[in-house]
This record gives sequence, C-alpha cells and structure tokens, in this order.
Amino acid sequence: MDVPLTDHAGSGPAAADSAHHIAVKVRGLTKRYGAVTAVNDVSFSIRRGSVTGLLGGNGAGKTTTIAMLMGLVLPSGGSIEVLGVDMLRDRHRVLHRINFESPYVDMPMRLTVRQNLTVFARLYGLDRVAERVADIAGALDLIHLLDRPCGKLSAGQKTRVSLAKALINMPEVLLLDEPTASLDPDTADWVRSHIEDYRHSRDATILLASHNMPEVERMCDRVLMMKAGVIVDDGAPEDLIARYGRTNLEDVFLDVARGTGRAASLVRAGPP
Ligand SMILES: Nc1ncnc2c1ncn2[C@@H]1O[C@H](COP(=O)(O)OP(=O)(O)OP(=O)(O)O)[C@@H](O)[C@H]1O
Repeated sequence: MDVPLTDHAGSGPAAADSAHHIAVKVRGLTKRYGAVTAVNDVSFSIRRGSVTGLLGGNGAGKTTTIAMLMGLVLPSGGSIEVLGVDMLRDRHRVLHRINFESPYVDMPMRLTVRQNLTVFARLYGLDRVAERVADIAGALDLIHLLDRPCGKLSAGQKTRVSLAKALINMPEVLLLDEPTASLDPDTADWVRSHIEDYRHSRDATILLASHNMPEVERMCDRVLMMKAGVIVDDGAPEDLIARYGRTNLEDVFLDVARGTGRAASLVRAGPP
C-alpha cells in the first residue's frame, strides 16, 4: 500500500477531538448471520454536524451497519456509542435524539399518512402532535396525501413519507439508507436540498448509505467505502477522487468494487 489509509478508528487527528465533537463512535463492530459475516470488525467515528456517506456494492454490509447503529439488529460483537451513550446498554437514553429512513422498513399500510406520522410523533413523546404532523407534511409536500392510506401511495410518495417520519422528532443524528431511491430526478433533487437545509439548520449529523455517486459527492463531507463487510477506504470525496487518479466518485467506486486501477494497491485486501 503506497498511500496510508485515513484512520477511521479514530486514533489519528480525530482522536484529539473531545468526545463532545463525536456523534457516533463504532469499535470492532461485527455481525454474523450463521456462516455469513455481514459486517466484520468495523471501526469509525463520525463528527457532529457532518454528513458521512457509506458506500459499497450490494451485500457490502451498509444496511446491516445502519440497522445496528439504530438498535434494530443486535451486533455479534463490538461497541456503538451515539451522542456519548452506549447503544447496546442504554439506547433508551438516546433513541429520542436519533431517527432513520430506510426503503426496507415499511410503515403500517392500512394507516393513513396522518395516522402513521401521529403514531411516530407520539412514540417520540412529542408535544403538540397535530401541529408537528402538519408542519412536517407541509415541509415535505405531503398535505394532499395526509388522509391516504400508506399502502396506496406510489414508491416515491412512500419515500417522502418515510423521510417525514425520519424528521418528525428533529433528530440530532439521522441515518439514511438510500433516501432518494425510487424518486424521480426532480423530486430527488428537492429531497436532497431538504436534507441539506435540515442538516444546516439543526447542525445534524447524517450517515447516508447510497448508490447514487453524484448524490454522495454533493452531500457528503466524507465517505466510508465498504466491501465484503470491511471498511476498505475513508476520505473526503475530493481526496478519494484525487487519490485514485479519477475525475469522479463513480469511477473510484468501480475501482474499489473491481479491485482495478489504483484500488489494486490502495484498498485493504479484506479482514486480517
Ligand atoms: N437477516 C439476514 N440473514 C442472513 N444474511 C443476511 C441478513 N441480512 C443481511 N444478510 C447478508 O449480509 C450481507 C450484507 O447485507 P446488507 O444488507 O447489509 O448489504 P448492503 O451493503 O446494504 O447491500 P445493498 O446495497 O444490496 O442494500 C449480505 O451478504 C446479506 O445477504
């Protein structure tokens, strides 16, 4: 390896930051499903107020990582701290400050958009629930859909409702799994702008899994590249592009996925 990897375990310059500046700290995170190791000894820290992209091919372990961060999947090993709280021991202390969006998690189909958002607002213990539901529906252009059952929405409309659910509690840490999947280019662009505005207005920390490379280049300060359950590279999009001698992140992604170009010498071969 001729260029050292950025330290995603946090023992480099990031470790000099006080814990206060770190929103998410993951150490040795592992998930095994029988013979399949979906996530293999992964360590990284995420700075408060940043947007971090989680990239990797199908089956790389992105969704499993996000599901473990949220407490939806129990790790086989390792530790997760979110906003300074041990998620495996005390997650009830911090869940109200986190939220997530995933196309893989459906909302109850028979409930209307309003009923779904109301249930989630109550689960988060929000005050003035009707007002909050109206606000978020207005912000995400859902007012005309409020009384429709979620099961009768188009894929793109469901994605916007999921995002409304993800923002209902104004989370400090937002985990997004392919937030613009199934959106038309115009709506996707609009949703990205909404997420960026939200990030800036609340100084929110965002972890974004995406297969859309222009989206990641536009939105992310930093990218973690996963392959076969391992983080194989880590850096700002422009630094990765320069390091791999490419002109865009899509070509970097292809090099990493195929082990071609500079990836042949730059990425870690896999777990030790
Ligand atoms: N519940 C499960 N039982 C068994 N294997 C699983 C389970 N969930 C995920 N896996 C396996 O773990 C690996 C990682 O899956 P994961 O969904 O995290 O990948 P991903 O990076 O999100 O992929 P994609 O881009 O396709 O969504 C895959 O090999 C997958 O088949």
